[in-house]
Amino acid sequence: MTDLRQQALDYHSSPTPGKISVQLTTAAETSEDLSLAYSPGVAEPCREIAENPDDVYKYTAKGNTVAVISNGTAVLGLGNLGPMASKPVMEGKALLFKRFANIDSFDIEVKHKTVEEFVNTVANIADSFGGINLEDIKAPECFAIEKALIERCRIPVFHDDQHGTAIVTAAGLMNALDIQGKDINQSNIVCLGAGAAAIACMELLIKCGAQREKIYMLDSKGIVHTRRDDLNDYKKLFANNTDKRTLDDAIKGADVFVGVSGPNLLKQEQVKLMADNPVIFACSNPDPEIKPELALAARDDLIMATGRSDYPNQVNNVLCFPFIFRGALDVRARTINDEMKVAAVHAIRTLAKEPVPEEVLIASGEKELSFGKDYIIPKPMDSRLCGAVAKAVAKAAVDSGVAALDLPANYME
Ligand SMILES: NC(=O)C1=CN([C@@H]2O[C@H](COP(=O)(O)OP(=O)(O)OC[C@H]3O[C@@H](n4cnc5c(N)ncnc54)[C@H](OP(=O)(O)O)[C@@H]3O)[C@@H](O)[C@H]2O)C=CC1
Ligand SMILES: CC(=O)C(=O)O
Ligand SMILES: [Mg+2]
Repeated sequence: MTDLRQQALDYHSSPTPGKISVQLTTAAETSEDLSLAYSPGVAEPCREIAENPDDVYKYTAKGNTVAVISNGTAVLGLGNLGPMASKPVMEGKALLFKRFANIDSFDIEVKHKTVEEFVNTVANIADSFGGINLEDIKAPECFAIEKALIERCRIPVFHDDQHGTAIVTAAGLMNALDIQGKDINQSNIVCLGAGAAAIACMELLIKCGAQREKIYMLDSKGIVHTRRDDLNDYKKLFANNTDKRTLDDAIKGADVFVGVSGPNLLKQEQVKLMADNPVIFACSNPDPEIKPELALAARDDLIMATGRSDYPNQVNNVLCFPFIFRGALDVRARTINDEMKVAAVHAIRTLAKEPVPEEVLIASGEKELSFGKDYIIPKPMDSRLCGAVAKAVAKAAVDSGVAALDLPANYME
């Protein structure tokens, strides 16, 4: 553990502080270059864009740039660490955008007092970018923030912790339930956490066939039920008319546990109470709701996933956000709608059933990977993800009428 801590600190501090930098895409060596890049030449694209605003996509980097924006109120599962302490995560998201989908990003950490102040700050700079990826903003403010920004911005605004997480969770869970021989619409689902990720995950699972009344959601005070008078409007949608009050009550006979709450909250004794052949997604980062070695020691008929890269079955929004934005940017979608999200779910889950290329085995340090209990979802390093997910998303955007451009030729094959 100490080793990982020091390695991680060294990784972030050298060879230069941080994980990203800006690179030039054009020549800037000679006076002639500078007279094109800057004064006087730069005036020409300025005039064109003033005349025809859409030309900003032709003459600037806007169309391939996403802003990763946070206020640091729910940094992974570490809590409200504030904007500056969220910066390594936001630079990390920028790294992932570039590495996996060749999208340039700027991370922006916003200090604010009110939701309105945050929304105004982001809305006022939004036109500089092709899309906005909101990150690590706690519930319930995240819901109002995303809604207001979607209304005010002409580019896709996507709260990754809600929808990226939900898409990957749905893809992984449907595959896991298939392997366990269970049907999502008959499954009893326990969701530990009732925040950004939890609400969005459960809403998308319902769109994929789960039954709302078979979902038991818990927050820090226990089961979300109809007799509580402290629920916000988002939790109320999951309030069960039940006498169950605790995780112990809910977990008995459950087919699925989805943890999007905090570290070490699920005990081995509780794992033992689940139905035969259960599925546990302990997605809290960096420390899951239960360590895989503890859950698997409690019983051997389960499928286990975490949000981490160092265990099998990484259920993490990295499998979604680079690719959903790739698809959205490539057809200049004005929003990311449900059709695009569902298309991403199916593209991700389908890829897990394909043979795994050698390069992915090498990058994962595995000898063999094939669809099954320890491989329910593709690895982030699988370069086929970009093509498969972005294409499905772009096609869904075009088909659902939110794209300004036709499907690019390379998506037609
Ligand atoms: N693997 C992945 O891809 C992702 C994982 N996550 C993880 O999900 C977690 C939540 O993130 P997010 O939804 O953005 O954060 P939010 O702050 O929006 O939500 C946190 C939720 O966890 C609940 N919670 C906290 N402590 C407990 C507890 N002891 N028992 C039950 N519930 C508890 C809170 O309850 P209350 O409402 O009462 O405050 C709240 O509902 C984090 O650990 C994060 O790392 C998030 C996104 C992606
Ligand atoms: C993965 C991620 O976005 C989170 O844990 O917040
Ligand atoms: Mg996050």
